[in-house]
Amino acid sequence: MMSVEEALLNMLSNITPLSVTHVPLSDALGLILAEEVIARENIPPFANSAMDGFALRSQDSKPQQNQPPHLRVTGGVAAGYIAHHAIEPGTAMRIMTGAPVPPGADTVIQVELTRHGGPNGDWVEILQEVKPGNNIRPVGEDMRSGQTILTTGTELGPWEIGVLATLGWATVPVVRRARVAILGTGDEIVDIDQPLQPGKIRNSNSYLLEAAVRQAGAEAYRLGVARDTVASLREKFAEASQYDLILTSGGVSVGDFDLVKDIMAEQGNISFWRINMRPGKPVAFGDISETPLIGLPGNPVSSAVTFELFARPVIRKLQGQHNLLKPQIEVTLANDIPDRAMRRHYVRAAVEWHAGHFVARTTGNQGSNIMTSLLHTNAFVIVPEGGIVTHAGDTLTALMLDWPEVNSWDTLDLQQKTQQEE
Ligand SMILES: Nc1nc2c(c(=O)[nH]1)N[C@H]1C(S)=C(S)[C@@H](COP(=O)(O)OP(=O)(O)OC[C@H]3O[C@@H](n4cnc5c(N)ncnc54)[C@H](O)[C@@H]3O)O[C@H]1N2
Ligand code: MOO
Repeated sequence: MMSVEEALLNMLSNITPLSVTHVPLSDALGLILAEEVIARENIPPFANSAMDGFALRSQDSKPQQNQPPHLRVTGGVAAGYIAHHAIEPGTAMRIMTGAPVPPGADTVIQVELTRHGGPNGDWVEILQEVKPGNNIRPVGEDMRSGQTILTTGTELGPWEIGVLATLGWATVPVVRRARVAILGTGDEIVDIDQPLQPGKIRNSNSYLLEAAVRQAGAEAYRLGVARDTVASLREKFAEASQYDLILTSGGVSVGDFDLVKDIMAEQGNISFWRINMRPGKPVAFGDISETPLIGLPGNPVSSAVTFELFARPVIRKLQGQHNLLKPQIEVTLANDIPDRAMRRHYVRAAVEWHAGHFVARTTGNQGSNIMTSLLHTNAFVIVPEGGIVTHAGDTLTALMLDWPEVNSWDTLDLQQKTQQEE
């Protein structure tokens, strides 16, 4: 059976990023920039005031015979407007934060450092000498025309989107969002708003996977449930092959009605089947008419866990991401893990920082049908292969599900090298 790393490497090496498209800036969150962003103008485009105060000539702020200079105020300039006239010697203008500095002025003094008055606010006393450039944000201080601001491959988060908006990029070139088909399988599955007849269960997997796909930044399409017949699976698979990725759940084990692999073999290819892990052993990977398909197991926890380990990085690679894998950290176990697994065990746990350590408390019964073992989970504690029993106080590795992905290809690359050398 394949190791988790071999399986991941096999999947990822079969995935190529999707095509480039232009999307409105407000739809670009989480996508990968497909071109360099070069500033086409200076930001700020004009010298402007950093404070509410008075614009003046710095030499007019020097005290005269120990008296604060008394200047005539010739008007005001608000943000969004430009001054009608220039600052002459011995004069000042009121200026608001963000307003363009009037010609002739080389400095701004904040209002708190002045005394001002007159029937129409027509005089100001400058209580502190100010240097040239004081409180002035020069042209191009932030970005200069021609400067490279964002490089190809950057993930667009709220801050990058803010920078692009500043530069007036109303649409952005990005690797397009993946369209992911989600297919349930099995005669026992009914939709969540249907009454439960004897022997039937609700289709929880499709809804869980839909949410997980969206959380991974892709578009999710639930295509319903294929019945346990070749005809039904053929029909659903043909529909699903129109998408960028197919996720099925169920029908990949060795039961009489586990037909997913048969249809994969008939309409495409099986790259591998079964991974040395628990939960989630029967994962199948391949393609249908060249659309990659990950056959997740039917057991709800198995499908949730294998989504995190395999489908999430695959979606990220499709969308041009470089950081594909969740970080792994050392944790101290808060409780024993009594069950002995020969396969590598991904144990659901809540990890918290406590008294200088990351402490992992597992979430109860770890059966692959126990949905509630997913609640409060923010990490998988990894119990290595070989039937190891672990105890409270032991140090183990945990995969942090609620931390951002990192570029942790190192271990996978090593595997690739050994495979090539063999
Ligand atoms: N003889 C063997 N039997 C099984 C083996 C094995 O190695 N030998 N492996 C077990 C393991 S491990 C797993 S995991 C499951 C996976 O089986 P399938 O992927 O074929 O899934 P199904 O048999 O279709 O269903 C399993 C289980 O999950 C429920 N299910 C299925 N779809 C949904 C859904 N959309 N929403 C909620 N629950 C779903 C289904 O009713 C079953 O209870 O096989 C073991 N068997
Ligand atoms: O691997 Mo199965 O996913 O143990 O239940």
